[in-house]
Amino acid sequence: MVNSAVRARVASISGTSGRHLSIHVSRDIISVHTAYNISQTVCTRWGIAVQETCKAKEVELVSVEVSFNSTKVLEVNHLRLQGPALVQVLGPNGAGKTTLLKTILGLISPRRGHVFVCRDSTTGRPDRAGRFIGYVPQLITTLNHFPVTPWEIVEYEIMARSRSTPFPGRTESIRGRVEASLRAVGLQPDAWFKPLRSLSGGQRQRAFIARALVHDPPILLMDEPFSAVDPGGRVELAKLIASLARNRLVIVTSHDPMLLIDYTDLVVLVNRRVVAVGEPHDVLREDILVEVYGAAILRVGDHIHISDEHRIVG
Ligand SMILES: Nc1ncnc2c1ncn2[C@@H]1O[C@H](COP(=O)(O)OP(=O)(O)OP(=O)(O)O)[C@@H](O)[C@H]1O
Repeated sequence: MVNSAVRARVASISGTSGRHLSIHVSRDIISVHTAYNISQTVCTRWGIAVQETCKAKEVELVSVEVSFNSTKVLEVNHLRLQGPALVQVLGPNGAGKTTLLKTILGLISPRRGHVFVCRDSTTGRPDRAGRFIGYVPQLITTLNHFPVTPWEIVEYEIMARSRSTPFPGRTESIRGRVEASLRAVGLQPDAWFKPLRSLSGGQRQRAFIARALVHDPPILLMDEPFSAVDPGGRVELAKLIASLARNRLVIVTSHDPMLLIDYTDLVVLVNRRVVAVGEPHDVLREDILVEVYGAAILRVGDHIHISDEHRIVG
């Protein structure tokens, strides 16, 4: 049922009667479907979050070049990633994997080129890209000792994203969404109210995945999700990531492609540029890996070792 206070506000914005508008309140997000011209700007000014439609679960980079202090760190001629799919971005240290994700997020403005998310132009615009993307940063870059709990991380994200003014039932609505988000990523209730520093890497990672999913984004970017997770927790985390990719475009950077190999649709190999894109068995070949990893490649029988990493070929 539409909250009357909200409805009155919308009516006053549009200059028409609220009952002519088709509005529904869904999980604290107010969708306004109307023939009347209530612009995004007006809705934002009045604190009404409008659900926007992703035209296609897709990310596209065209003629992109990223430089730091005039040093080129990443070049992408053309890359289009379409979901639902699980995409692994692989490459050695400093190859530009995180840079690629941040460029997609709009957090980094490329020196030249264009980025499209869900077919919208989002180059250098985190506000536009963030409507459709959930982002899970590397755990190593998060403030694990900051005194905050998984519950609070998710709750703050919901409140920041909804930007709606208080209305009756909102607190219960937020509480329900926090709980649903934490349950959806398999975080057990006994971890919900503990400070991050007392949790395992796997539990912390799940908290940040829950945060990234609060607006049910069609696209999810994860930067080295296994890096701070103990071996025992990695298999379960891989299953969770695979399940999230069933109806989303999930892009994961990794140093260990084997954990997700059975679920991976596409591999993107980068080393300051996109070296290869394709299905795992087409891309994880010795000749291509040598081009990317150079002397770090060592073949032993049917196995290829990359630095301290290890994968099977053939
Ligand atoms: N803000 C920045 N200012 C200057 N140089 C940067 C910045 N961010 C990244 N770089 C440089 O860009 C290059 C690519 O870095 P990036 O973090 O994208 O690599 P990566 O493939 O994610 O590496 P890793 O696997 O070690 O995390 C590196 O040489 C890095 O030093």
